[in-house]
Amino acid sequence: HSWLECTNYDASSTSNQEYWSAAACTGYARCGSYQQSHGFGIDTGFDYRPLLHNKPCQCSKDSPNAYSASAPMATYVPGQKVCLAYPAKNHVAAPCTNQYIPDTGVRIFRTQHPASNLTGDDPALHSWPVEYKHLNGPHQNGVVDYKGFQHCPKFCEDKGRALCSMCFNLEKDIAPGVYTFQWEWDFNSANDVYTSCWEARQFTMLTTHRRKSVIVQQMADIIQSQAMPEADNEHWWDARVKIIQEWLRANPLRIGVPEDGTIETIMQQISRGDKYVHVRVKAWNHIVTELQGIPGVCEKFATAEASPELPIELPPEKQELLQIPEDNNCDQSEQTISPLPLNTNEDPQESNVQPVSPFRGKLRPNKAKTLHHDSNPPPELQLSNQETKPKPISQMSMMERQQEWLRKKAEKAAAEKLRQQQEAEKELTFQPSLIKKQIPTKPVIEAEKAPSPPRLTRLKSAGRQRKQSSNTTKTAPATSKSSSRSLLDTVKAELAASTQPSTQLEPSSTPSITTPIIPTTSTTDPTIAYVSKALEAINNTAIISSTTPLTTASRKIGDDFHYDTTSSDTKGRYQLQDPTLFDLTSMYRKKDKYARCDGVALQMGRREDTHQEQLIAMAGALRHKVLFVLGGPGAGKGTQCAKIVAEYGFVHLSAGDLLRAERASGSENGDMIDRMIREGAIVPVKVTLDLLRKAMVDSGRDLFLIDGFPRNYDNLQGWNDEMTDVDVAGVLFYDCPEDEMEKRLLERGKTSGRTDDNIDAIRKRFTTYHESTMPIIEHFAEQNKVFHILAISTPDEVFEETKKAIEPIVQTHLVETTQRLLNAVFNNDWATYVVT
Ligand SMILES: Nc1ncnc2c1ncn2[C@@H]1O[C@H](COP(=O)(O)OP(=O)(O)O)[C@@H](O)[C@H]1O
Ligand SMILES: Nc1ccn([C@@H]2O[C@H](COP(=O)(O)OP(=O)(O)O)[C@@H](O)[C@H]2O)c(=O)n1
Repeated sequence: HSWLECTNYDASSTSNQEYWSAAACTGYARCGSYQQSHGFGIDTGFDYRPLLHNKPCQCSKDSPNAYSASAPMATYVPGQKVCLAYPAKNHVAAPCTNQYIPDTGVRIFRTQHPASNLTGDDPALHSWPVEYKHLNGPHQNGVVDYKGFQHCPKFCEDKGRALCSMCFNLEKDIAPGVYTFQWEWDFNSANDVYTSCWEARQFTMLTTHRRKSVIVQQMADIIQSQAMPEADNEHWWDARVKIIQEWLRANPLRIGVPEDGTIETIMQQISRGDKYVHVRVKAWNHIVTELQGIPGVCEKFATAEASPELPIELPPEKQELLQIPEDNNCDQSEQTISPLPLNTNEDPQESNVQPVSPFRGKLRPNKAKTLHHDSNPPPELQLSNQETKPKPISQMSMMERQQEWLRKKAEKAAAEKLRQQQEAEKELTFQPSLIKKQIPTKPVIEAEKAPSPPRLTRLKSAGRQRKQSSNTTKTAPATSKSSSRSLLDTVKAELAASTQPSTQLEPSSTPSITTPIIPTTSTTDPTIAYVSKALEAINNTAIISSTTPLTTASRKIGDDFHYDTTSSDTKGRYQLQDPTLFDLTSMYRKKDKYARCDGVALQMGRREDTHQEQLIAMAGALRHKVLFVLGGPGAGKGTQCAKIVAEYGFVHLSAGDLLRAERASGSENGDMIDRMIREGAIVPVKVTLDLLRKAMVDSGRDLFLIDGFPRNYDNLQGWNDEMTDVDVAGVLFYDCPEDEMEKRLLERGKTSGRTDDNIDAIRKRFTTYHESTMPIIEHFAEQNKVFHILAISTPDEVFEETKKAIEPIVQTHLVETTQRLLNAVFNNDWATYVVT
């Protein structure tokens, strides 16, 4: 009989509706892997009659075979038209059969709430709480109408394996999470039931900039709402949590939110409240305390225009719980808000606890102080309060509020530092026998006696030989620099040796040279001490927050080190020292033309050395790093990528360009690619990924912009399976309204010669974008990897925003590579080197 073969089928094109396309299927029924590997419509025993087995579904959701990489779980977007695909298995009334083929009806069900984990029983037959109406309309017995189950347009071409499909509309406000669905086909009668069950993960659409003002307003409202939940009303918690989650998703960069554990505390309190109903009021009070006073809650990230015409998207029964006060200006929150009254029958252990976060005074003692808003401040604060009489926040200007916020932040940082110091001291008291390790000095003598065994696994620059160290030692060094000079000579000697034929490079020849040297500032060797200090400074800056604004071109790292984006045409340079003091002069980002590698160069040498002699070594990134570039068609991805390449030197790989080139090359996939592009559909990942991988390898570089990929779940899955050796630094998401994109594409169509820049194909591409690409962006947003960039202003203005996202990535890359090179210097680990 029949079964669901696909639970998320792209039926937007006629060809996909008529013939099965594996590429159009991005979700499978439970335990569908075996069936999928045999092919659409092949009998493998996948049809299932629940009434014969007393179980609503053939396999359980916690079965190890429930989903696999080749037959993954579906992912839906709220409001999506979900299409299901199944084989006809001869059961269609048609001219090639007869009009009386039975079909009593199809029903589609789902569970009420998202599953907290994928275990447990399914609802019994006919007791599923939510039912959907499919869109095929009911089949009428005795009529050849291809309706209901029988929507199988090419049935007569292959009665057994012809493709049938049916769609239904998901609710627009379905909450995120994984739900279970059931497809029930009643064949001869209501007692002749076939079922297929499946799970689908439910994404929320990433909120666009227009919605942000709404979310901000909702946040302000719920923070200020003092409405007491009725004891039996379970919606008040869900409604609030939903808004907070939406707010977090809409602000993936956490703009305006301090990085002091605020988000972690909020998340902890949400899961606490989710778990224990009786502590919800208390958990809510903690959350409110965390949120109060964060400028981002109210204004920071909602720079977009207010859109009062948009409704607050809460059902009426939930809205009443939010009782918005008359004057709902969020900026007054610190003065006016009092948390919800506590329920006396709550968590008994906590009933007398003040409504501040449980982490206050423990993990983050500073925060309790800065956010304290009781009417009676603690005694130690009273005096200063009286003295300074701070202006209420509501009366402050924007600048003043910012300053106030910064002041509080600084206060918190100072308190945290103090706490850490105290903790460190405490640790020392408990470990009195801790002895500082004696650091060996650099094994110069050994190195000179026996040249290094350079394990040069990486590329050597072609056609270049370094001069022998004798060339570089001819000028007599000043006495005060002798040790650093020895180090330099050693390094140079080792590198010179490393360029000798490999027969001389027995790995066992000088094991002592690989002895790690632990960075320390206590050493007497000035170079080592210096590099150690550099490492320390760089270590302290290695994690550069993506939200850190880069307002100045030059950034200070520690006291002595600078990162300067403008100092050379290579874009980044660590000025490690005053070159008059040491031989080690600088490290900077460099493209090695011969080795075809991006990396960091270590410049070491006497000033009398030639530049080439000074350039001792270069380390490239160990792993490739990519930035995905996504957005609707015509959002300006290609335009921005060109600017990024010009400014920062990434390699730009456009999936669309690669596919078009492949089509033009006369490859065997050419026709298929052509069809997909005209239809605005997504080419199967294998084809695209092969092209991307080849282009990456051919480029020989390590920082990539991958434009227009991953565009659907199939793309993402393929990437995750195949490209485990590549790091994804983030996603640049260009967000542009559809009417603007349409206008741009029609304009581009006048000259682009593209077969898909016409109105029909553009509309199809929009559909694909909304249905298939947005969930991917949402997926990355949940991992906090999305840089949300509004793409409506001029290309140059959009680029200014782009820079803010790119600079920290470039900077981090530079820091990491520099760090690796410095570590390699300490450890004599030549394997990481590319000799220039
Ligand atoms: N910010 C912008 N404002 C106006 N037009 C733009 C902007 N960015 C790009 N364009 C134009 O819109 C069209 C589509 O841009 P393109 O970069 O090709 O988009 P995508 O790669 O996202 O499809 C091009 O003709 C481009 O010149
Ligand atoms: N990962 C990708 C990217 C593009 N494509 C195809 O290439 C077409 C053009 O993509 P593109 O990125 O060049 O153009 P825009 O639609 O972004 O303007 C898409 O509509 C798809 O048909 C694909 O199949 N898979």
